[in-house]
Amino acid sequence: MGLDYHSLLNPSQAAAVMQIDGPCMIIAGAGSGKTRVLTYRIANLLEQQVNPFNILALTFTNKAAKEMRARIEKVVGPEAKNLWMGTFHSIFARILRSEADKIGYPRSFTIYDTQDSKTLIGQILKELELDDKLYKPNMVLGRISGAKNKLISVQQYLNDPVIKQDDEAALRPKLGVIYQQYANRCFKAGAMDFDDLLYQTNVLFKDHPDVLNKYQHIFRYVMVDEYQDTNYSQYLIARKLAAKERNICVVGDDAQSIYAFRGADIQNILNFEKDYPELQVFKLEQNYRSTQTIVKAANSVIKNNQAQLRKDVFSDNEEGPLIEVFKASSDNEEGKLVAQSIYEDKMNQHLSYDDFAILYRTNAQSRAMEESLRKLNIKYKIVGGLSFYQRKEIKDLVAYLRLTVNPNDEQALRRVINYPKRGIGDTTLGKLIASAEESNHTIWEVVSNADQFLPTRTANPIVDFAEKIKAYTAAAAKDDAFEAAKFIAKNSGMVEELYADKSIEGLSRYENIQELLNGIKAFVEDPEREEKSLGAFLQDIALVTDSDLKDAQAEGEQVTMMTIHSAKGLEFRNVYIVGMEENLFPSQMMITSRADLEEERRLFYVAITRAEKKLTLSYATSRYQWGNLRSCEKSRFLDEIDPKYVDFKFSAGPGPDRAGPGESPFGHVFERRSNLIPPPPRKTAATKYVAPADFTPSDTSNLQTGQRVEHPKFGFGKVTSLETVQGSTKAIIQFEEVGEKTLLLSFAKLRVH
Ligand SMILES: Nc1ncnc2c1ncn2[C@@H]1O[C@H](COP(=O)(O)OP(=O)(O)OP(=O)(O)O)[C@@H](O)[C@H]1O
Ligand SMILES: [Mg+2]
Repeated sequence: MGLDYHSLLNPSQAAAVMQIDGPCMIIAGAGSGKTRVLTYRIANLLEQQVNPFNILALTFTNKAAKEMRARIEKVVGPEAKNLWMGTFHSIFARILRSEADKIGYPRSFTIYDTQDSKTLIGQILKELELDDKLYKPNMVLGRISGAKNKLISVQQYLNDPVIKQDDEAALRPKLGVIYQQYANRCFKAGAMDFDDLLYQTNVLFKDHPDVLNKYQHIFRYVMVDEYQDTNYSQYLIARKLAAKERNICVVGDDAQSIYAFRGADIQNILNFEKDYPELQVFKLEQNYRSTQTIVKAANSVIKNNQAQLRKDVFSDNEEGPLIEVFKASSDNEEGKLVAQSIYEDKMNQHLSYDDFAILYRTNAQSRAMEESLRKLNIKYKIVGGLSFYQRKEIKDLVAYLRLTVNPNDEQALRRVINYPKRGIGDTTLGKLIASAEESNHTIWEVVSNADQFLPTRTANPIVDFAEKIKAYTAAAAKDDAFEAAKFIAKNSGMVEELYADKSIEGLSRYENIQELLNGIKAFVEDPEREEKSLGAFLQDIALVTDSDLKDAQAEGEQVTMMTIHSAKGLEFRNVYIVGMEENLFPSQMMITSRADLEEERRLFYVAITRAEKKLTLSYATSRYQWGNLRSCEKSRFLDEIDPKYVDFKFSAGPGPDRAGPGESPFGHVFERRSNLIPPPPRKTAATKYVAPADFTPSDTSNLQTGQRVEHPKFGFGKVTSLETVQGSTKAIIQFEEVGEKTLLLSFAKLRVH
């Protein structure tokens, strides 16, 4: 029994692991083994006969806790099951369950999710007759959450002159009253929201010293990973628990603090030093994760921040390849470049798709990436989020589009008949469904004739809804998919509804809608598409949605995609950071103050330092916005990387880089595709296909799957499937040079061989 820690750890790491009693802090750079030290530290405590029930380890995500537990289990065996290990929220929810009665809650208290909280705030606004445009539920919730995370009680909130002044200046003097009502209502309902899990734990420990005392004895050893991202409420909990035994060890990296916008407070690192004068500090300077190039590049970026604790990070690993930068002419081309690069690296270097991650700043960016990966049949998973077409707002808008094309689509109708809210309640909907069944009509037939059998007041909103859908159907008949969808998104009220929500999640939903329209625009502009109607678009994505589901269930290797925020603490062999453009990364909202810009730069530092062997950055010189093509400037962050470590060979080189003049709205940029596209993956011929001068199409009415065909543009290929929908036949053809294409036979000029 006994691990040889000195062979597994460097001397500073080993020292931090062997230190058992007293407070300790490790603030060190990315990849220097902080999480590894925590893991072995716990293993060592267990080997020293510390009871696992006496060890509390707090991680940033549940997944991180699971991984850490699994590693410890490998070393010490099933004992590891008894460790207290998890996020602050999960651990203290568990403790509150057994102590709830002391603070007046039932043990079976409910945990309200954000949606529950927003609904409750909406009700309170109604009762107080307050305008929900001024007091937007998300904003109100953000304010209440901010107060709770600073441990400001309702009474303090109501009595604090500074808060009062702030709220009055913001023309929202009733925020305090709403907070009061909200807290009362939650309490009466026996419910806690997410912030309560921490807030009420603090209340419990403050008002019940005996309870605090009990947990101080249970948690003889307290450890916190990602300490830089704790908020005040979490900081206090950790401090109180450790107050007696003073065995607390925190690890983190100030350069990776990326949750200030959620109340994380870097001050907690500085406070820690004050709280424990006897503190032992360990320095870790060697990065074990990444190549020298990656580590040096990351250092050159973060040094642009003024606010940082000084630390040196170096790597003894191989120097590794330079960081590549892809310049693409559009976001779709960016997706294509990334997907092809992944495909080639996997093939040439015999890697697994598990070795690759694509990181982006905003969720909406996943669409172009997902599409490109799918085209090359590359499986992927989205961590911490849903695949684009599974997101609620996308499903909502798609339901409108489906209803436009087919008003009898019952699922779509149910989904949006009262979204955005238009006063058609569940009872009314129930009646509609019942009468449709009785009279043997479709729900749509009943809906569009609602005035004939419902009282006017109930019928009116339903009739209005039916009129809207009819107008959409008319618009879709005369316009292309993009124009129709844009009209529907606006006219349905969805865009406005989402725009009104200024929370981070609200913004992300709004961006997703915009991105769906961008996708439809690209569909309409695609020269290879013959059919531009809304129906054709829906058919296209119906397949996507289906294959998404299959992907989600697929076992086996997958490329990981996620936002940079979700990537904290993780590592991947090859990493792609996409969308390196001004206003995207750094985000438009984060460039007005130095503090915000520095947080954004820390985010870039986190992203770079996820890569072990190879890092690739990419940007597009144009991107659609609401279907208009906008030129984009490359991110200032690209120029902050020491050029020694960057290979700009694919791009125009450092310096501002605008798309050329005359390239305004709608598509022209596609003509200036850069020649970056790496050679196509399934190439059999060494030279590119050129159609022979005597090319003549064949009659394809008897085309069979498996047949070899030739296309004047795509070259040779094999028919893999044929499908006839509404009289027109679609062929899926696997071309040797350009991969899979779906063609309508009535338009495609094919020569059958
Ligand atoms: N002494 C060591 N010997 C071998 N590998 C090591 C050593 N120290 C760390 N590593 C490895 O280096 C990688 C980075 O370690 P770890 O994830 O613990 O770093 P970290 O400081 O927590 O990084 P981050 O700041 O990104 O959370 C891991 O794969 C880890 O196993
Ligand atoms: Mg870590």
